[in-house]
Amino acid sequence: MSQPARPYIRMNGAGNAFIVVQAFEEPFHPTEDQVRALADPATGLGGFDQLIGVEPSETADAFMRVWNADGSMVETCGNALRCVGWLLLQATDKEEVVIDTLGGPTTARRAAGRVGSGDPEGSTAATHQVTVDMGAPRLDWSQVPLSEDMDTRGIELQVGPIDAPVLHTPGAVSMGNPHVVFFTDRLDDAFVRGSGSLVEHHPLFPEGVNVGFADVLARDHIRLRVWERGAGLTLACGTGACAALVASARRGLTDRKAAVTVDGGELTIDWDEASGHVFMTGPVEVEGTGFLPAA
Ligand SMILES: N[C@@H](CCC[C@H](N)C(=O)O)C(=O)O
Repeated sequence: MSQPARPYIRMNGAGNAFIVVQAFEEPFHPTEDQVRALADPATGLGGFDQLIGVEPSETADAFMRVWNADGSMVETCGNALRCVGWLLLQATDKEEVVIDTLGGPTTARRAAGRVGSGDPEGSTAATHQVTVDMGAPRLDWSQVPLSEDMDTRGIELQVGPIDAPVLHTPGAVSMGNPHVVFFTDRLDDAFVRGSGSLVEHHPLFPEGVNVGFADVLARDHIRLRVWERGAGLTLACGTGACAALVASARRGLTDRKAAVTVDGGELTIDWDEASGHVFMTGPVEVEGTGFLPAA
């Protein structure tokens, strides 16, 4: 690796694991191979779902760059926006911070309440709640993007035998990054891993896709697992939770606000009628700090 060792913060958002690198003064541009090497638990970082660079921005408080564990640079990450939002809010006296991404600008603010105070012995981190305005979902097929014109409320895609598919007609949504959401009560590991990895690279999605498996438990409650593009099955996916709520509400399965239970916790997603924006509230944890291994 050509860059000198530099400090990082290890954080998670509802269990979605991040290494966050401050790049305000010193640029941070790891190659795909370098990101993959850092993501390997053998490097000592303990593995991560996404590597996050926090860069200066002329139009916002910061620009957040996102790499998946497979080295791909992608548009955005909902759970990381809460984490970076928390860091910026702590570092300033602002009530709200603007974070730009390749997927568009967002704003973050502290949410009421603090979940858990952390272990006084220091073995568990304190958890804070942050709300991010994720902007309006992009619902046209060309915005997801899909490779052909389809109604994104339910696209022509199925998994399994043609006359008895095990999954079919997912909703498609861009939250700055591409998502499909299948409605199903099959959420076991093998099923999610097997069908998620199959759909992630389907030719309908020229840029790949994050694959959600949503079990609608009530009009205000969704159980969700997400096979993330470039990262696999994670404990939480913030943009995936937003996409699941939007896809469910568009199908009339839920109201516009719901709790989304993910493996690592709970997110509240509110698709505001007046603004058309999606607001995501959920936990942020700072786990520790360290130095990236030197080249
Ligand atoms: N963990 C994320 C999404 C990260 C990027 C995603 N895997 C992609 O490739 O688009 C989240 O919390 O939104």
